[in-house]
Amino acid sequence: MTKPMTIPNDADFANSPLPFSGDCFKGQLVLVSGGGSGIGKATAWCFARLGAHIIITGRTEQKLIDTVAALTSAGLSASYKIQDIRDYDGIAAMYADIFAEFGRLDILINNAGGQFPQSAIDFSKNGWDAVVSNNLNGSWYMMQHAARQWRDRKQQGSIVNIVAVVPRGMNGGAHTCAARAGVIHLSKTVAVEWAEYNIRVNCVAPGVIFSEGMRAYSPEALSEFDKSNPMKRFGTPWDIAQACVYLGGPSGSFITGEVLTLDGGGQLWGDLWMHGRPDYFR
Ligand SMILES: CCC/C=C/C(=O)SCCNC(=O)CCNC(=O)[C@H](O)C(C)(C)COP(=O)([O-])OP(=O)([O-])OC[C@H]1O[C@@H](n2cnc3c(N)ncnc32)[C@H](O)[C@@H]1OP(=O)([O-])[O-]
Ligand SMILES: NC(=O)C1=CN([C@@H]2O[C@H](COP(=O)(O)OP(=O)(O)OC[C@H]3O[C@@H](n4cnc5c(N)ncnc54)[C@H](OP(=O)(O)O)[C@@H]3O)[C@@H](O)[C@H]2O)C=CC1
Repeated sequence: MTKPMTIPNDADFANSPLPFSGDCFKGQLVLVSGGGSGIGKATAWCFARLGAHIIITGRTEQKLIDTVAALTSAGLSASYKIQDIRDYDGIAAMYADIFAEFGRLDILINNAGGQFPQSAIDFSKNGWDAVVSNNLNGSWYMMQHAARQWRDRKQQGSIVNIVAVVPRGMNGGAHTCAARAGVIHLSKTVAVEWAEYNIRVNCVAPGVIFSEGMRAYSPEALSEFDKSNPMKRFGTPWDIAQACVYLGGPSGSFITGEVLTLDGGGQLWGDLWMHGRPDYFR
């Protein structure tokens, strides 16, 4: 029998192999939105273990407190801010506070987001608006306010937007597909517009990653997720964290406007139904 998947925790991220060695991000400040769980938490651990100070953000304070406590007990440097990515003015104030306190921000990992699985024909207006607002508007507010700080201070910056694998659509996730496709093309556009400010903008597109986020899916849908790519398995939050470090940091210094897909080949073979496979497609 196959071993059931478990959601990795702080202890796992404290011990996962690092993509680089030493304190290569020492003195740098990295903001990870949605850093209190899943991919964001793994990314915070990865950058922190490489020497960066991490600021994690999200809406639920307890998750942020627990993650910061785990990081600092491991001797790493981290703090948090409660921030909803849909709050345009709140985000501007958050960046003003960060620059007042630290005088810099080196990398933004724009990871917060999410959706609910549903057949598109049944979306309510509010449901559509909530998902588009969270993933497209929220990502944009976080990007634009960071970029304004960098431009005004003549500091370089790097943004990694966590999106999704959208080239063949996302069955049961048309709202998030539309929003993520928007973020990808927004990123390609500002990668050019913001090159003159030394701001790089890239995207990481995760396939099925076994994280706390999987709790949003039904057992029927989940039972097929690990068969939706030719590797026939889930990826891990750590896979995505390492990609964020590679693209966001100096190793990605000549990369901008790119989308790095980590999906076990799922964009080439297999299909994913976020709300469960309809009988028609069996
Ligand atoms: C599979 C691999 C690919 C991707 C994986 C991942 O991303 S893993 C990561 C996964 N992690 C996450 O996704 C975590 C983050 N996700 C979230 O925070 C939420 O999913 C959210 C952003 C949509 C809710 O935003 P919010 O606080 O603004 O929500 P709200 O409560 O105010 O409702 C607004 C409207 O939405 C409607 N509605 C809501 N749920 C459902 C539902 N299940 N069904 C139907 N509709 C639903 C609700 O009824 C209302 O419309 P109404 O009734 O007034 O017409
Ligand atoms: N796991 C997967 O297979 C895939 C994930 N993704 C995307 O990767 C990102 C991370 O997902 P994952 O770690 O798996 O799942 P999680 O649900 O664990 O992570 C989402 C995080 O975003 C935060 N968040 C959500 N909405 C907001 C908001 N409006 N303002 C501030 N914070 C918010 C949540 O914290 P809180 O609720 O406390 O605010 C949470 O910590 C998400 O954008 C997700 O959609 C994309 C493709 C596949």
